[in-house]
Amino acid sequence: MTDLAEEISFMQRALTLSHQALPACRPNPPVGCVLVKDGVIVSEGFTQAPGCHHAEAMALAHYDQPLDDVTAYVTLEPCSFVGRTPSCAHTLVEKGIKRVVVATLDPDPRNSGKGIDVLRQAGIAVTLGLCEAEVSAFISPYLLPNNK
Ligand SMILES: Nc1c(N[C@@H]2O[C@H](COP(=O)(O)O)[C@@H](O)[C@H]2O)[nH]c(=O)[nH]c1=O
Repeated sequence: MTDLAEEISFMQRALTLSHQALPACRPNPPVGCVLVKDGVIVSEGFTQAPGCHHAEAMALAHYDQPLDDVTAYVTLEPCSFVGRTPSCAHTLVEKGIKRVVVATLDPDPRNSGKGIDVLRQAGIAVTLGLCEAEVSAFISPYLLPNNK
């Protein structure tokens, strides 16, 4: 079992990665993601330019092993909808991720809790709110309705 200090360090790495998304990701919010297996980060991603990989998709693209023992730490709720890119929540389900840890919800009305629902309804363990204050302080200006 991963202890809390380790979990926080993984989310903080995802937050650090999310800084690299700017400015190319705009107007999308800057998101970071790490994949962890057996207590070790095995892949990383951050939001690319609009129409290109979201953070989760980038991390998944760089890891071609089974995901049944992998936890994803992602700074923003995975998207439940198909926009300019496929749905990250559905992709995580299809690829068989074991667990997803999310820092903060996505207020985009197309998402707004639906990404969490997609994961939970598929039987995936979801932890919501890890490092929420720290992540929100960075990402909030880029989320709807603050995102101009
Ligand atoms: N950047 C980002 C997300 N951003 C969400 O996706 C929306 C844009 O979707 P799209 O048009 O497909 O690029 C954006 O308004 C926000 O709700 N979601 C994620 O799972 N991961 C990411 O890295």
